[in-house]
Amino acid sequence: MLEIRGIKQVFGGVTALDDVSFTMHRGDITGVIGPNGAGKTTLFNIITGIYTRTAGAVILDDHDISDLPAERLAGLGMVRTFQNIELFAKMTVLENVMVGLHSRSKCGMLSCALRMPWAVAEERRIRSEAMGWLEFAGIAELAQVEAGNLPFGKGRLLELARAMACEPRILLMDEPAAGLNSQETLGLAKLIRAIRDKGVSVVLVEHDMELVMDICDRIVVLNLGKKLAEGTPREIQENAEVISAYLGEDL
Ligand SMILES: Nc1ncnc2c1ncn2[C@@H]1O[C@H](COP(=O)(O)OP(=O)(O)OP(=O)(O)O)[C@@H](O)[C@H]1O
Repeated sequence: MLEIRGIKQVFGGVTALDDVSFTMHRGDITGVIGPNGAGKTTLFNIITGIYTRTAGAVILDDHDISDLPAERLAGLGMVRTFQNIELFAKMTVLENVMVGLHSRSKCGMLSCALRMPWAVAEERRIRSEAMGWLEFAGIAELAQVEAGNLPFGKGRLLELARAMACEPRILLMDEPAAGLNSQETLGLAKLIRAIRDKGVSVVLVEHDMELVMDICDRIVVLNLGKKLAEGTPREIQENAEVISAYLGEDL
């Protein structure tokens, strides 16, 4: 469904990506791994329309989406989370999810401010939908907590609840386990599987190999801007080139 075709990205004299091609299949959890500087974040930024690639194409369901800006891609169901959690710190957990739903609501600011009856009904619907996503992420009991006071790991779950409220078809996660302890990482793995089970295709860049090998259906390995290997977790773990370039003696 999402095809990366011959992507090349040159920054000044640095070739961050060189002829990278692979296909992510619908309903899969696809991991993108590789050593620091391999080009993982650059690839994410190209897929999500933040960078304009030097060459190659990104194809979604047979349509070339390479030149679409980030806002249009979001409209097509491509949603991403960032390495650094970006929440509205002064708003409650619930309001953080409601904001995303409001921006897609047909109800204008003025009718909301004037408390018109349809606006009140819409607000109630948005609140209940947002609560549903908090329950899905397992943080409903924190709905009224100010987001800035959340423990880091719960912030990650909130970020995913908010992303799910955008009804993505493809959810791209940039290092979702960064900064989480092992208990929190287990919770994250459960949530990512639940997201996939809702029919969302997941792409994650991640350094936590235990998590990647546990939840990914397929893995793409980048090294120095090139695709080194692609396959199931088992195939990747057994690939001699991957072991020498990246996995070392960890596995
Ligand atoms: N905006 C930029 N301008 C210039 N060079 C860049 C830019 N973004 C990335 N690079 C370079 O491109 C290469 C790939 O970087 P990238 O951040 O994509 O790697 P990464 O695999 O995500 O690394 P990490 O695991 O450390 O996040 C690096 O050599 C980096 O210095």
